[in-house]
Amino acid sequence: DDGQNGFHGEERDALLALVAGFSNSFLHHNWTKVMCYENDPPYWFGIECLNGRVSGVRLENLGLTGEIKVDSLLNLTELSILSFKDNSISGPLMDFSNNQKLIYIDLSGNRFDGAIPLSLLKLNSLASLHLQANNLSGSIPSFDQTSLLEFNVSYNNLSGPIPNTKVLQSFNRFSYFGNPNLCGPPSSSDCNSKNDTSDTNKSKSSKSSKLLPILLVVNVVALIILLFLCIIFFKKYKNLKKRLEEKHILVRDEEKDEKIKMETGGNRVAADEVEKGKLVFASEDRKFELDDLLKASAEGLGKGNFGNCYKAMLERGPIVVKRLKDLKPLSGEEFMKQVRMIADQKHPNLLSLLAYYYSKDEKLLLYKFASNGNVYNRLNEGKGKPTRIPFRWSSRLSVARGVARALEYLHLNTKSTNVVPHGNLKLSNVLIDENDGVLVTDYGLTSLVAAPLAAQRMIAFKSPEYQSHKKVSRKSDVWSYGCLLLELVTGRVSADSAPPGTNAVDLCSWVHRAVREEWTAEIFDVEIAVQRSANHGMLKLLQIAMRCCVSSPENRPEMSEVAREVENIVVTADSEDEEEFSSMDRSLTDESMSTPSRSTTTLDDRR
Ligand SMILES: Nc1ncnc2c1ncn2[C@@H]1O[C@H](COP(=O)(O)OP(=O)(O)OP(=O)(O)O)[C@@H](O)[C@H]1O
Repeated sequence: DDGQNGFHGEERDALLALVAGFSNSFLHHNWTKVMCYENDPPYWFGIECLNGRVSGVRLENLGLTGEIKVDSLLNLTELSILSFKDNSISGPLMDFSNNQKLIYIDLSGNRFDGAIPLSLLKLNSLASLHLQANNLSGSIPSFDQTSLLEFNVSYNNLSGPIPNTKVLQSFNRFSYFGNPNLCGPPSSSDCNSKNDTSDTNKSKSSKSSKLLPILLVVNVVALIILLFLCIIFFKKYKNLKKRLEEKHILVRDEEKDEKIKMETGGNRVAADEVEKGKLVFASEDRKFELDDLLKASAEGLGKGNFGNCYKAMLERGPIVVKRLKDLKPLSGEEFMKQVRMIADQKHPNLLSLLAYYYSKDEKLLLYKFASNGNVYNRLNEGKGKPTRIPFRWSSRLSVARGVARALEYLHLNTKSTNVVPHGNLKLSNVLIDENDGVLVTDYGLTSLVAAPLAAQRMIAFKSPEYQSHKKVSRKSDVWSYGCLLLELVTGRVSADSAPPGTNAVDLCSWVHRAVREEWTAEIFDVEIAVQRSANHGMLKLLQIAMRCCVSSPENRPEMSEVAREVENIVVTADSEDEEEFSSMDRSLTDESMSTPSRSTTTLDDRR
């Protein structure tokens, strides 16, 4: 142990031996010098550190091939996180007997074979074990650690009965699925059935052949009685309706609709008002009237997927009007309810809805005008021109943080509803206000748009499950967030979100390839790559982005985990960088772009 040097030599040797087994030139070049030094951020890609010790190894989706020696983890005694998920690593699993602090293990999506090692049974802090989608064989050892909360061995070649321990029985059959020779509860296959299925089938079929004629007669009689009852009921109903209509007691459906009063978050709106149109303010504070809006001069901001956006010049200052199109056929009441849900989302990094308007022919959403434009333009406009003001690392990190906080909030806040939290995250939907605050907009609109149109147009960054099933969810938001981060760190435009005529790439595949094939120098946008002191942070953000962009949704992290990790990236500045800062960029520092009132928001109170 050479801990007095600020790092642990045996751990370093163990990691170098581990990486020697993989033919990955990116890691070979990146894993040089020291991996963890005291409490500095980790120097190596995929490594997490605590007090100069290695606490995590996360090498996911890097196309790693080769074997890992069984004894390779023995010296990593402080390891709490281990993930090699979604590579092509083969050979037996490792010996975990010295890794008593392991909490999280994910080796899924590889080609590991052989038995599940018994050393895993001794890990008393283990909370999560993912071994699915490998070639593991033999029986499942009797895991009985009460710490174990997640367990998945599906899609292997495991066999025999699932041990009857409290812990293993507490997981559902999906944890065991895809192992044809595994049997007993919670799997759906019965351990005895294989031997005597033919006998039972025989006796079953002879019994059922006797019962069949009786059942048939009972069914026919029941059907005749039901038919008879229907005819009587229909005749009586017709008579009753006739008599009520004569007395004008029954109101026609259309008339009934008009009489409905709409309840919208405490605002009662009469249907005739809907007919005329009604401006409803999201907060008590009524700032202008419909007439002011109609009189105001307006300038087009752009055509979006939900309709056109205008900047309307009111006396009190500009506001943005979004004219919604291609909506679902919602009644006034339903529209108000859905929009109310959007208006109720309040977070310092969300552009809040000022007001909304509904009439038969016109549906509008009104927002505050963000005077510093959107982040897509900030990142891409004027590139290579002398007038370009560099978009520095600290500003990009602030955008990453602001968006992560907003998404985390939306995900927590919509957990109990069917509302898709965002559904259309992209850099042009991230705005910068006059105080350089980062504001996410266009959230929650999936609930208003006609489903086929939403499916065709909405999603900016198309996740694999969206492409195959047109399904948006929290996990597709995480994917979109990953793509957004990749655009921020690479300065490249993703093909999914690129306006026509832009030079775009399939960014997720490009970055994975770049990491695999060692064009590291090319990954980061030159504008930030020159900020040497920030390179660790950039690497960290790249790594987070790549975890968000893994193809299977269940393997993507939750937004709260992502937000915490982005939050933990330290902003560093050396004097050289400082000299390069332009005055405008100085104003886009972390403090100003994130949430000035963090401590007052409910989200941050929870932290
Ligand atoms: N509140 C706002 N303040 C300033 N600019 C805005 C505001 N809302 C939208 N914009 C800008 O107006 C333009 C059009 O926005 P809109 O939301 O209609 O389309 P989009 O973001 O390109 O696409 P989508 O409909 O998929 O979100 C964009 O450049 C957007 O950044």
